Amino acid sequence: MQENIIPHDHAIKLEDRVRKNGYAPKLIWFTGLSGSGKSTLASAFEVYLFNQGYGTYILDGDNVRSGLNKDLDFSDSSRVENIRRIAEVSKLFVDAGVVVLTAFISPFRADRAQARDLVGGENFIEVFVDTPIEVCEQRDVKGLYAKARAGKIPNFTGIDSPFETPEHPDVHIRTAGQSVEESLKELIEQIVPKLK
Ligand SMILES: Nc1ncnc2c1ncn2[C@@H]1O[C@H](COP(=O)(O)OS(=O)(=O)O)[C@@H](OP(=O)(O)O)[C@H]1O
Ligand SMILES: Nc1ncnc2c1ncn2[C@@H]1O[C@H](COP(=O)(O)OP(=O)(O)O)[C@@H](O)[C@H]1O
Repeated sequence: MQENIIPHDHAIKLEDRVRKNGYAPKLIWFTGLSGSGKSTLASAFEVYLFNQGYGTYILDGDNVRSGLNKDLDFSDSSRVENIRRIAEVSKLFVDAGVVVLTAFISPFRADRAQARDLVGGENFIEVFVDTPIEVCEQRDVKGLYAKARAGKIPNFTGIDSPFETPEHPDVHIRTAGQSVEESLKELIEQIVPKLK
């Protein structure tokens, strides 16, 4: 705790929000290479949850790296800070009773573990969007792999910057050879029971 910072004990607690909403907020943390399917699956899953009546919010590169984190680049230290801030923001959303879906590469195990610790293990669901780099590169949704191979993007994850594979993800989605609908079905089956 920082010196002279004394948090106020507000009257409405998380348990009050849970009772009112009728579901448990969670942080659903998608991790995987660029092009693995994080945004596609987080978005499809959010639509499903939203239509089922859950309060949801997605944090992803576009809405975070262009605003809150626009001072950060793709050096290791910036990626660490990126994930630290996202975990802190997610914690606030979870405390507000929202089901949060994050879609960041989040390449380092220690940072994902820190996010888990911050919101509490019971509130954190790590989803490994497991797609071989060859498949991501073939998809090349944004043309970034071609640029990285051409030496135009330094420190590109999977090429000259590491991705530390999750060892014990809560949910493991293998997207190669699987349709978005099939992957979504797996997410629904494995995660929705945890929100009850
Ligand atoms: N050097 C480098 N390495 C990886 N990715 C890069 C890089 N430069 C730009 N991009 C684009 O930024 C998106 C990844 O941002 P993240 O905030 O998710 O990255 S990280 O978690 O901090 O590692 C990533 O988006 P996704 O494709 O959605 O993963 C890329 O579009
Ligand atoms: N089973 C699947 N799950 C998710 N995406 C898939 C799947 N099969 C093919 N794709 C395609 O792969 C691409 C993934 O891109 P995107 O969601 O932007 O990845 P990321 O957010 O991880 O960078 C999309 O074009 C999507 O349609």
